[in-house]
Amino acid sequence: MVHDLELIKVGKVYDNGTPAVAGFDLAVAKGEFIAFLGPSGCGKTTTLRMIAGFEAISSGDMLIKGTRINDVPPERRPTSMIFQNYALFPHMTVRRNVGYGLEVKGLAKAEREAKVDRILATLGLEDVADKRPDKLSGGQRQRIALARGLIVEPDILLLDEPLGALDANLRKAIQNELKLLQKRLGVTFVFVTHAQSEALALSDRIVVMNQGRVEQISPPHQLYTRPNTPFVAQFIGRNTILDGSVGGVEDGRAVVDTPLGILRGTANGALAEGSAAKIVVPAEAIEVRSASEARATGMGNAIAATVRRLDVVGHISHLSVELPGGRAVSLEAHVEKYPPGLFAPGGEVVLAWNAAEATVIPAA
Ligand SMILES: Nc1ncnc2c1ncn2[C@@H]1O[C@H](COP(=O)(O)OP(=O)(O)OP(=O)(O)O)[C@@H](O)[C@H]1O
Repeated sequence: MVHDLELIKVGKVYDNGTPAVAGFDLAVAKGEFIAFLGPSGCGKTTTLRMIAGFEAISSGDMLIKGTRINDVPPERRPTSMIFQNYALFPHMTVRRNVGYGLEVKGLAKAEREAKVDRILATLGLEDVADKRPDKLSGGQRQRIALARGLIVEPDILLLDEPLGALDANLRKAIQNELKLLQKRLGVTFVFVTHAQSEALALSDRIVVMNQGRVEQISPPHQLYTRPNTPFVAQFIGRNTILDGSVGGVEDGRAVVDTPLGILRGTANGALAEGSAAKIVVPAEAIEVRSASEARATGMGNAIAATVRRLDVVGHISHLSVELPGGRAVSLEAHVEKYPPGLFAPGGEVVLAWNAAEATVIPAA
């Protein structure tokens, strides 16, 4: 299968010696929505700019539809890029902004106008076609930028934090629009964000980056439930991560010997007996029981904890407990599950989970 986009061991060292990206491997199928997610400075934008051709790659190969593009200039790549600030021309009408790329390409006026009309209709911008972007809302400006990127019919649309300038409510609405539009058009999207919820909501697959390296490439649900590395476990979701050593692995289940007892989870990665490991327990997987109930049922995979606080906000109870050694664990559930008065501060409880829902990974 020929991929729309392939990065093979792509690396970037800036002229001043800053290493920004190393050994980046990725293969993107046509029509996929890919997000680059990671903390500030991890190399997301650099990678996007290398795909666009604005930044030369220092090592490795980049292919679009099977053709090596390392030395192809940006204007000859089948890509469009949308910037966080949209980079719209304030003195031009929406129509002219959107058609500008075709004007530069020298397309005849009639053909250009027809394409502009079509894309304005696709994005619901007909009514503002003759206005100037600075007279429009953030959401409308965002759509103009999208129209301008899509009108040149790129194979791959590159989006650098495209929703970053919008307020939270609008962001949510535009997220949905963007996802629907992308699926309808079938264009491959590569999207940079440092907002976890955005990446989880939009993408077919997420590339988690850390210090210039790829930590994990997975569909959102898998990334959330089966982290491959300690960084991902800590960066995605709300996990309690406990250190220990591998006691053994059987049928995909790992036993971990921790200072808090013997704990079990689903094995993920090379876990040699006796090697250092981490058991990652998502907040959603944790059941809180009273200490006596846990003793009575002989529950396995459980750790003792002390209640610190229980706060009820609307329908949600926020329970804060402390593990032996002082580590805090925050849990949330519907108020029916943790009703006020059930867990008094200072009370002894037990945190338990199904081994299937916890993940055991190598410590490094
Ligand atoms: N033009 C440049 N010259 C030198 N170093 C640069 C340049 N641009 C970025 N860097 C460095 O490269 C590394 C990766 O930066 P990059 O902007 O790709 O990260 P990012 O993940 O997109 O961060 P952010 O979320 O803050 O935009 C950082 O250490 C950054 O300081």
